Amino acid sequence: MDHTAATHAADVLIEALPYIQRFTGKTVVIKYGGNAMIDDHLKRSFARDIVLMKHVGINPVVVHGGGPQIGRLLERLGKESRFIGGMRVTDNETMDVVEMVLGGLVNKEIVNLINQQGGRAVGLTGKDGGLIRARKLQTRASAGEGDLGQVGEVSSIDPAVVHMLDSGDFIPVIAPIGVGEDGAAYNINADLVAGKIAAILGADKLILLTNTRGVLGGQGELLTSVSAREVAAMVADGTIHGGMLPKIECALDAVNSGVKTATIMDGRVEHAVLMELFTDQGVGTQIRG
Ligand SMILES: Nc1ncnc2c1ncn2[C@@H]1O[C@H](COP(=O)(O)OP(=O)(O)O)[C@@H](O)[C@H]1O
Ligand SMILES: CC(=O)N[C@@H](CCC(=O)OP(=O)(O)O)C(=O)O
Repeated sequence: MDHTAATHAADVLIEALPYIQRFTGKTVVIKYGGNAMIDDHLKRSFARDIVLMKHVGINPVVVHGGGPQIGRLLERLGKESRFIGGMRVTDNETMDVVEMVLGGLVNKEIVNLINQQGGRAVGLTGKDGGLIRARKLQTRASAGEGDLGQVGEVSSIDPAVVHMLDSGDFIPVIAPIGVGEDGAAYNINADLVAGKIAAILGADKLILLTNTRGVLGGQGELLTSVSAREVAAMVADGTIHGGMLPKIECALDAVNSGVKTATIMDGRVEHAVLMELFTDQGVGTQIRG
């Protein structure tokens, strides 16, 4: 490194100092969307960012999705994916695939990536330690919505296992599978799980990584900040639709439940999480309650 580059590196570290001081000891929940898991380079870089956070004293908790990965396996098995309001219609056979892909492939890939970068990650589904209790998500038949099958919503979270991992300096990596009273598995949208986990942990930040720059307005422009009222209008006129619906709903829920900030941002950009945490440049869309 020449002298100028070294000075620049030092400046970057100094710029990060107040942020590191602010976030040390705090919990940050990062939702890692399936659409942000694009290539090996980006995945490794995400894992490194998580390890760095842990090393500067933040407690990162990763909640991941894997919608596209589920879709690809279903396609290979000759099953079509169908969504209602951003939720996958989940029959029993689909539920098995969801559990295999999320709890198996995707969860262990992220755990492994973090561990390869020097972190100590432990993978969980909502079944482990009774972490996520779920009940069937009811659709609105009156609005012409069909039955979603084994899709669940969170009925309660028992964070004991997450606290135990944090206290041992492990990084929890959570797949959004819930368990019903009868022991049945439920497929829960990962955004909703991330929001509830952030709320119960009293997280400082909820970061939702996806495949858009943030929430886009009617002209395709990036909105740097949106309020609950603006969101309601954009949902009503269709500007916010599909997969953005559960995302924005969970972000609003989280800030209304005491999470200080919720940000929807582009996980396809390298080091998006670090830029959000440690620099003066805000990225993505901040959700205000
Ligand atoms: N107003 C909006 N701004 C940005 N994205 C939107 C908006 N409305 C709908 N979307 C859609 O939401 C998608 C993100 O949700 P989703 O596909 O479920 O991502 P993830 O897998 O990261 O959870 C975007 O790719 C986009 O197609
Ligand atoms: C009910 C429901 O839709 N569950 C999602 C769970 C995975 C997920 O949320 O993945 P992303 O975050 O990558 O979209 C699904 O089956 O696709």
